[in-house]
Amino acid sequence: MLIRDVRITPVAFRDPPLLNAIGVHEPLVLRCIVRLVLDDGVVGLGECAGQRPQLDRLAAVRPHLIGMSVFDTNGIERTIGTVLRAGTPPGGTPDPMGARNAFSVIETACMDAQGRLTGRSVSELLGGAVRATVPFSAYLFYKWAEHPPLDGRPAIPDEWGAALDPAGVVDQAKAMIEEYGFRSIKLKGGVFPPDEEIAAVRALRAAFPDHPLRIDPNCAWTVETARRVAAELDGVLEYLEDPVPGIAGMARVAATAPMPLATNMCVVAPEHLPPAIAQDAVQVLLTDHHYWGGLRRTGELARLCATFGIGVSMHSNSHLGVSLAAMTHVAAATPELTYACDTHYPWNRRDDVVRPGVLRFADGGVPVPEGPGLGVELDDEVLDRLHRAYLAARREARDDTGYMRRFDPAFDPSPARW
Ligand SMILES: O=C([O-])C(=O)C[C@H](O)[C@@H](O)C(=O)[O-]
Ligand SMILES: [Mg+2]
Repeated sequence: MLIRDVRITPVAFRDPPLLNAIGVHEPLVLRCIVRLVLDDGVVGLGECAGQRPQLDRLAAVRPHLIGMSVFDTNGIERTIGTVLRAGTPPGGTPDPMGARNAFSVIETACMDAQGRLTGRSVSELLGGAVRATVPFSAYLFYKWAEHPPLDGRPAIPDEWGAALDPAGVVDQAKAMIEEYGFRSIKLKGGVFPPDEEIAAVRALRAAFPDHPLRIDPNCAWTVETARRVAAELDGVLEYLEDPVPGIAGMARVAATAPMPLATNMCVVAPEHLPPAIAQDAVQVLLTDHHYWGGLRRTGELARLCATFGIGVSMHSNSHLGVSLAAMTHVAAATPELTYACDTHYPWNRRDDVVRPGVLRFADGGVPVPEGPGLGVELDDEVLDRLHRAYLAARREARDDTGYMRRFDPAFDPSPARW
């Protein structure tokens, strides 16, 4: 049960040109696969963002984890906190969120290893699954038909086609729902003027009368606009996600909005909870084990939310199957998580590092893998291919705005711009 090696493998995989409030997705997503190799040969898996700061944090903590027990996650959390605090440059501020990000992927890999050692699934280790299948939502994006030609590179088409108006959004929803069976729908907004996005939501409502709907403009609206959109979509939206920046702004919108407000932007750390609760700024919190400090902390967060009458949903970023498995286990073991979770998986499924067969969608949900551990195995050839793609890409960070400005130099990503 002792950690003999920590293998940190950054990867890059294909992504369509998905539009959002800050720009457009680049052709490759950066992620990182972590393998904890134990002294008896068992390997525990984790997945996290692949940006340079996270890779540096993992490289810094790596030697300190060797020899620790995968059952000592409290000790591992403390060690990671101490190492990263000690590495703060003179005059710099410690970064507790960075420490939570680093611990999260290591904790996931520890729990995968614990499960493999004990013959138990991760959801069992988290207290037991309260649902056999975890519902996910169709996560729709406005998108271009292809990545345009750039710097001598030809255009990069994808299977989904363009979605730039209400009809395109509805077609995308139909295709995704036909394939995956999703029973609720989220539209990534903040791309076009709000009235166009209201029209898209109304078109979705007409095409899918029974699917709960959400829109998430990632803070692109002013308080006045958000109040107007909320009033216009009364009775149409299940929740309205991050219409405006900041806890105080969200509280002003919540005061008049007829539907719950949700966030994965203004409450992303424990210290944001007291002011958000005091101001009744959010009624639904999107958890994310990748930055809330792991799987167990996500369960604790959900319980805390329930104490204050806050609903619980789940956020996602572009990801592969190791993260999908972890998201499914933690959602299955969190009774308070009653909304369909977000997932980007349909956009990135072609490059999964996980061997096919275990993770599958049925009626919009993912049946909880039986384990042991996360229940998924890596495809070493795909991992190697995606690692080589990472090395060839020579990129260190996600830059939706910079990429958009290659095509539209005047692009404005300012929050509250509508
Ligand atoms: O709910 C959200 O805010 C997200 O899913 C954040 C992501 O970065 C999303 O905006 C994206 O993939 O463009
Ligand atoms: Mg969001």
